[in-house]
Amino acid sequence: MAETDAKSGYCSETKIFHSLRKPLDLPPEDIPLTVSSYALSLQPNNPIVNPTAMIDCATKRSISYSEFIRQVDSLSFHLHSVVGIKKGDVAFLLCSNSVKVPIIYFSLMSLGVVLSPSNPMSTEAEILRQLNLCNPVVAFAVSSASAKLPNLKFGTIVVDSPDFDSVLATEAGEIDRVEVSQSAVAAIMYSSGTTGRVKGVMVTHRNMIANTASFYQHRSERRSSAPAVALGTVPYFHIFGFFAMLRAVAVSDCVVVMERFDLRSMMRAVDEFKVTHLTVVPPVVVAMVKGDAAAGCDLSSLETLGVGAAPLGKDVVAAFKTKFPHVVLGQGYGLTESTGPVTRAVGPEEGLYWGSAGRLVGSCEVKIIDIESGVALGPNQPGELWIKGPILMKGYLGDAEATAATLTPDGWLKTGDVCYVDEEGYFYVVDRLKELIKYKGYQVAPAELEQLLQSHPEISDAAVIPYPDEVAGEIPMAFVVRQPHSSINEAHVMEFVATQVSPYKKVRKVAFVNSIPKSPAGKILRKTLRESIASHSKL
Ligand SMILES: CC(C)(COP(=O)(O)OP(=O)(O)OC[C@H]1O[C@@H](n2cnc3c(N)ncnc32)[C@H](O)[C@@H]1OP(=O)(O)O)[C@@H](O)C(=O)NCCC(=O)NCCSC(=O)/C=C/c1ccc(O)cc1
Repeated sequence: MAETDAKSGYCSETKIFHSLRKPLDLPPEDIPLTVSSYALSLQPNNPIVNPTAMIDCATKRSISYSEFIRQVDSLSFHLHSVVGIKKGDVAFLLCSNSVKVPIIYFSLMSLGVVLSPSNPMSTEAEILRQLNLCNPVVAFAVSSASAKLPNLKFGTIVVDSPDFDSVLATEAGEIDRVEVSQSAVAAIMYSSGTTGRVKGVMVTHRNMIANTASFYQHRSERRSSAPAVALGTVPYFHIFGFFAMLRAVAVSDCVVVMERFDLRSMMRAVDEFKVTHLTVVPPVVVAMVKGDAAAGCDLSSLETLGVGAAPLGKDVVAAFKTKFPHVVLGQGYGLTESTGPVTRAVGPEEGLYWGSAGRLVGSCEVKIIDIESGVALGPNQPGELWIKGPILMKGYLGDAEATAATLTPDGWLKTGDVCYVDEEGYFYVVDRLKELIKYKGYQVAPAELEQLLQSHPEISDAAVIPYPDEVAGEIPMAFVVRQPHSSINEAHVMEFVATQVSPYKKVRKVAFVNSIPKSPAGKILRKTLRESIASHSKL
C-alpha cells in the first residue's frame, strides 16, 4: 500500500499530494439538494449566529436572516408562479453588489434555475458573446446596465426599481417545487480559462456544496465570541465574491455590502459595523498599507483578511503585518474552474507562511507536472498544478474542445499555473503558463485585445502582455506595429480599445515596434516580449 508523508501529504509512489485537512463532510451524492438549501441547513449548527443577514454600507439599512429567507421565498414564488421560469432555465445577471443580489442568487438556486452573472460595466459586444453562450430566458439588471440587453423571453427585471421592491415585499404563496439533483448546473460563470476566448464555466450544486463544506469545516476558528461580520469588496459576479457571500450565509455571518469599492468607506465601515472578516484582492491590501485611509478608524474588531485572485508580494504582507499586527492575513488560491479556493491559509499559524497560498482544501488532491517532460514531481519542485476533487467544474458550456484541453479523461484539471508544494504542504504559486493578465484581480485575455488592435486600419500587427504595476498588479501593455505612413500615437491606440471593452480591460501602456516576435507556426511569442520588458526594467 502506497505511503503518504504525513507532513507534506505527498505519496512518492503515486506522485500525488493529498490534502492534510479532514475529508469534507458532504451529503450523499444521490440525494437531490441545491446549494442554497444546503447553506441554509447548516445555520442552526453554528456556534455563533448573527441575526442580521446583511447591511447596505451606504444606506445602513439591514435585513435579518428571517427577512432574507422571506424575501428569497417571495421572489421564488414570483419567478415560478407569476413569470413561469422553470428548473434548468438560465437567468443572466448584470448587477453591481447590493443586498438584493444574494436574494436573487438564493432564489434562483433554490428553484434549480441556472444563474449566469456578468460585470454590469461590460460592453454590448461582450454581453452578446455571453448571451450566445448561456441562452437565457430572463435577465436581472441594474437600471444603468439594462439598456445593453436585448429582448429575452421573460424580459429584464430591473433590480433597482419600485416594481422589484414590491415583488420582494409580497407574501409568498405555496410553490410546487421540483427536485434538483446535486449534479445539476447551478451557475455559469465567465472565465477565459487558459486561452483567449470567453468561456462559460459550468459550476454544479455539488461543486458549491463541497466548497461551502470546506469553509464550514473551519467555522469555529475565531478570535472573539462576538457575532461575525464579513465585508467583501469583491464583486458577486465572479466566483471569489459569490463564494464569500455563500460562505457567510452558511456560517451565519452578517454581510456588509458595498456597491462600489472605496478604501476610505471600507475602513469606516470596518469601524462602524465592527467588521471581523474582510475579503479582498491584492490591490486593496496594497492600498491599505499605503497612505492613511484608516486614520481615525478603530479597526480592532478586524480578525482576518482573506486575500486571493492574484499574487500578493511578500513585502506587502510584511508591511501589512507591521501596520495591522492584530489581523491574520490568509492568502488563498483558486479558479473559477475550481468553484473558488483550492488552497488557503486557515488560522494564525498558517498565516505565518508569507508568500504561500496556504494548504490544500479537504478531499482534494494535486499533482505538480514537469512542464517539459510531463512527469509528476515531488515537494519543492515547481511545475504545472493539476487538481482533482469535488470542487471541479463540469466543463465549459458548449465548448468540448476547451473542456478536453483543460480536464483530463481521468478527472484532473490543468490549471495553467506553475506552483510548488513545500515539505509541510504549503503551496507557492510562482508563474503562469496561461496567457492571461490580472488587472486588479480581473482576468484580461491578451488575444481578445490583440484581435481588436489588429482590426484597426492603421495597425498591421499587435501583441498584448502583462506589464507589472504596483497598484493593479499587472496592466495590459500593447506592442503595436503601425501600417506604413501611419502616425497613430499611444493615446489614439488606448482610446480605440477603451471604447470597445470593459474598463478593466483597457490597454494602459503602448510601445511601437517594427515587428512582433512569432514562432515558425505564426504564434505570438508573448514570453519573449515579457522577458524583454523584464530585462529592460532591470537596466
Ligand atoms: C476593489 C477593486 C480591487 C478596485 O476597484 P476599483 O478601483 O474601484 O475599480 P474596478 O476594478 O471595479 O473597475 C475597473 C475600472 O472601471 C471603472 N469603473 C468601475 N465601475 C465604474 C462605474 N460604475 N462607472 C465608471 N467607471 C467605473 C473604475 O474606475 C476602474 O477604472 P480604472 O481606475 O481606470 O482602473 C476591484 O478591482 C475588484 O473588486 N477586483 C476584484 C476582481 C475579482 O473579484 N476577481 C476574482 C475573479 S475569480 C478568482 O480569480 C477567484 C480566485 C479565488 C482565490 C482564492 C480563493 O480563496 C477563492 C477564489
